[in-house]
Amino acid sequence: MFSRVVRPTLVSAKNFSTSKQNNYKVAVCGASGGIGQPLSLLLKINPLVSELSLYDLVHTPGVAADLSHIETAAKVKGFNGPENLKDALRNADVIIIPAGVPRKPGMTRDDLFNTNAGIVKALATAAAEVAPNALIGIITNPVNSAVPIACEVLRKAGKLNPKRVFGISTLDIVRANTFIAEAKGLNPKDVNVPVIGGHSGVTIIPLISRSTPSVSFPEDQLKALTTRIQEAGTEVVKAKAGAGSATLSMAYAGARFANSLLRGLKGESNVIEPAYVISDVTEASYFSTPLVLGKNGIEKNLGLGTLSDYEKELLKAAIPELKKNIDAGINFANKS
Ligand SMILES: NC(=O)c1ccc[n+]([C@@H]2O[C@H](COP(=O)([O-])OP(=O)(O)OC[C@H]3O[C@@H](n4cnc5c(N)ncnc54)[C@H](O)[C@@H]3O)[C@@H](O)[C@H]2O)c1
Ligand SMILES: O=C(O)C[C@H](O)C(=O)O
Repeated sequence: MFSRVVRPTLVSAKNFSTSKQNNYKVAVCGASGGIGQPLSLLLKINPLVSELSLYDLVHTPGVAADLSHIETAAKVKGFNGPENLKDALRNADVIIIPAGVPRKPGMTRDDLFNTNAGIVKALATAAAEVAPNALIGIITNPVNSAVPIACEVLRKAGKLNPKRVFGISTLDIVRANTFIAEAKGLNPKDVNVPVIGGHSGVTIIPLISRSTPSVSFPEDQLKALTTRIQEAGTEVVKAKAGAGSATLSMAYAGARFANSLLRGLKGESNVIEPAYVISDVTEASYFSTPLVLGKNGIEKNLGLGTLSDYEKELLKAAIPELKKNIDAGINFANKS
């Protein structure tokens, strides 16, 4: 027997409500992309979404027309090009950002910084002006630097609420659940592995010692599984052989995280998701740990919890890399 952790769901049960508000405006920036399109599809079938605002530089009229024929209540609108960005984001409750270039084989996520940093900065600048109360979820890589960029932009505009900006690291948890389930012959839906830290290489820290159900592995298998979880993005980049990085699994993870934000906004209790946020849990000023989500975004940071000796070593290796990534983001936002 093992204690059951409630898996965050992809879409919400229709009738749940403790809030006066039942429906929310969700904006997707980068909605025409490899992640943006399937993510927007999953948001279109979420009953908590009443308005789905699709922003991209290209193709949003077509994506919006296509999705608008689906027999769910969410009203879909497409917004093409920077001149329409503010209209896309205005008064959004939740903004999800998968805008920007993906990796090709041989690249690190940091190699995307030069292109994607400016994109995140422009989107955060518009959000600060027209949707200052939105919950913002950032998918764009490098996440470890992109979240500090967005937060600095909001801070400079006087609009930063540290409880409302999230780097979406959910895919690392989704992968950890899948790989641990495979290794133990379990149904993945019954497995929950917390993953903390950041979202790249050694900054991804799977807490296999805290998996539910409880599992154990010989040291070499534990190390191999940890490395596989840390390098799973690269596994997909290599398999796609130049055609991009994870899109479908990321759309699933992004939809799950967006749904958790919406469930929190509605006042549902016990909504817990790890995400990469402003943090004082470690020496790194941004860090992902399990969070209780609620009406104001983060209700409570649940912190590190107990780590095994092996996980303490992983944490030690992650911190210098995270600090470097965070500094790069903060410096970019403040000098440009
Ligand atoms: N956080 C994660 O776990 C995770 C997982 C997978 C991918 N990613 C990242 O997500 C990003 C998107 O990946 P993808 O595969 O969807 O890429 P993609 O190239 O298929 O799509 C990106 C979309 O962003 C749009 N875009 C570019 N500049 C824009 C701007 N200024 N404003 C609005 N939209 C803009 C493009 O037109 C395109 O439609 C990449 O940076 C990738 O590394 C993160
Ligand atoms: O690996 C990538 O570049 C995309 C993403 O961060 C992932 O983990 O799949």
